[in-house]
Amino acid sequence: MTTPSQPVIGILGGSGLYQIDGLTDVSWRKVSSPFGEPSDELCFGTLEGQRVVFLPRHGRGHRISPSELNSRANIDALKRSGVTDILSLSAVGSLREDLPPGTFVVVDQFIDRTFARQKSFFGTGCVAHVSMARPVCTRLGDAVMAAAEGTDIPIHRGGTYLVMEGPQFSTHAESELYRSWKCDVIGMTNMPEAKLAREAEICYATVAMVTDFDCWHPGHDAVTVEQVISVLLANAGKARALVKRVVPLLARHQGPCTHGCQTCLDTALITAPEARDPAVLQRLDAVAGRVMQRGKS
Ligand SMILES: CSC[C@H]1O[C@H](OP(=O)(O)O)[C@H](O)[C@@H]1O
Ligand SMILES: Nc1ncnc2[nH]cnc12
Repeated sequence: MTTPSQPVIGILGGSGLYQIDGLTDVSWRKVSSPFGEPSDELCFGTLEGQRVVFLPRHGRGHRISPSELNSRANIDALKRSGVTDILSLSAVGSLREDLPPGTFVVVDQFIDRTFARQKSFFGTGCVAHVSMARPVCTRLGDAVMAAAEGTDIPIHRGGTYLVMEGPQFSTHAESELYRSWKCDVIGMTNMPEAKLAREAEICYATVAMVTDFDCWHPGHDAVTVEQVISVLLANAGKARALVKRVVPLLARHQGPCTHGCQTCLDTALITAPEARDPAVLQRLDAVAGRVMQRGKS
């Protein structure tokens, strides 16, 4: 039985990952959010004896385009479901020769080039500024690396994920620009997702699974969905095996994350309590409930 001090693991499945193998006691349930509709019902289940909540990021059947993902609703719904740690699984293009298709990269930085998305739970009525200096949780990343040990998954720790708006793949000039910025992989989904997970005080880490060399590589000149999907199917099998191994490791974590992910709102709210808009506060009940309760008694 999971106690409140144990992690509850949320899995955001990306392209090709619309279900998780080996889940028992499965129930797909609609979780309502004041931020709108999550991508799909959430899948509650048990994996290796641990509570897990799975959400296919693009919805079952891959219905939702990256720019139209309601990441606020997705993260809020996971928070409402008790999730403390999110493992994001994502298909990416590689910007480096030594990260070929099939490689898994546990990224540690992002460059956010998206421009058509709602990026914060906060705003007028309750303003907050969280730190994104270290956007992923080291404790979660450590668990992923440990889980990959002894498997045949080629896994690389560290790397910068460039998040583009999409849905079109990049131009050759853009791809070269991102390479000149020393970015390692490219995708369309992990921002603002990582920012929102931080605001919701949920640990977040990404396993970025390389499907292609984007378009910079002299070996081929364009990325196609067909090409991405063929690699993605092989990657998805390995990702499922990795998830099965990582969940019991995460479950051993006791108490809140010591890297500060789960307490970041302690120092982030700037709007004076008396100036906060009650309607705005109401919809922050799950995301910021922990800090809103303070000073009330
Ligand atoms: C099908 S390739 C493009 C698509 O895949 C990635 O999504 P996800 O991170 O959910 O796996 C990429 O960002 C694009 O949305
Ligand atoms: N080359 C690429 N660019 C953006 N997103 C991707 N997802 C998978 N491959 C990608």
